[in-house]
Amino acid sequence: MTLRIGEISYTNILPLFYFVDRDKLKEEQFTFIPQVPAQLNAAMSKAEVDVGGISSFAYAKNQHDYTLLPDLSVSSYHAVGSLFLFSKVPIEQLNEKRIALTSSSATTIHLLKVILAHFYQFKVHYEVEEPNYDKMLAQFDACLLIGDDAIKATWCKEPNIYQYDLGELWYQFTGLPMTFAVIAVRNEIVETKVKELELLNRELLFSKEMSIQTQFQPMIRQIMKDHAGDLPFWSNYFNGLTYDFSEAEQKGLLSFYDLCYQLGYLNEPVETLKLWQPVKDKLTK
Ligand SMILES: C=C(O[C@@H]1C=C(C(=O)O)C=C[C@H]1O)C(=O)O
Repeated sequence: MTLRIGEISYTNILPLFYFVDRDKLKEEQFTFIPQVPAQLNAAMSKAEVDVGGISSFAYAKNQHDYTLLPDLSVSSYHAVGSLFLFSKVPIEQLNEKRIALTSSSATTIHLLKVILAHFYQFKVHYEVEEPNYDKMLAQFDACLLIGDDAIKATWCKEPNIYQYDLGELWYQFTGLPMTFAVIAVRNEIVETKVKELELLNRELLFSKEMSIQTQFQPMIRQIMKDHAGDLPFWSNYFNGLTYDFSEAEQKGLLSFYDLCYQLGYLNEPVETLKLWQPVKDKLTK
């Protein structure tokens, strides 16, 4: 058995991977490929990765080639805490301004474009840049960062910089949750690696359940060794995210896709989400 698994190298997705039995999966010749979302999106489309966390926007662009694991995502119903627009002026004054977008994102950069074009009716000049808060703000009016880059930037917060959480903005305008990452599988893998996929799906679901059951505590203790931030900060962060992909999250995501299509960010509409159907009787760990 072999399977190449893309693992987003940000803290936000850790609950889906922390309790995975890596030794068992490595014995089965499964490999883990840790990269930022934009790199994983590209690796997946080049068939260098079989299955893994990718930007939800990347699924829309490859909807005919990918299938989604049905109960897993990185979503939020309000503020996320790791997706921020940092701006020198209030958001209401960003019309015709210049914004730097992090090169590691696909979903959130389009979410910002949707919010500013559709809800504010602004025309903005965007450029994609390496995620570097100081460099970006030295050259642009505002910058968008995601993941651990965004978290770190909030820790060195400057008083004169306005800060907007993209999850919160989306919720304010739509009343819907937003899904940032999905777990996608290349369609040929669905056909050819049934057992491998079932094993991985079980492990990811197990990790999600254990993370929730333990209230993220063992995982947070580990994170605190590698990053700054205290227990209340990380508890609040993980409790603000949801790892399900139920009807509500799917509805939010389809609305986002619809706006992306209307605004020309997607060439084709996404009418339905193609969800993988595991073999039910094998779903016990
Ligand atoms: C919640 C987050 O979602 C991430 C945002 C992504 C994107 O913008 O493309 C992709 C994967 C997610 O891990 C985050 O980075 O903070």
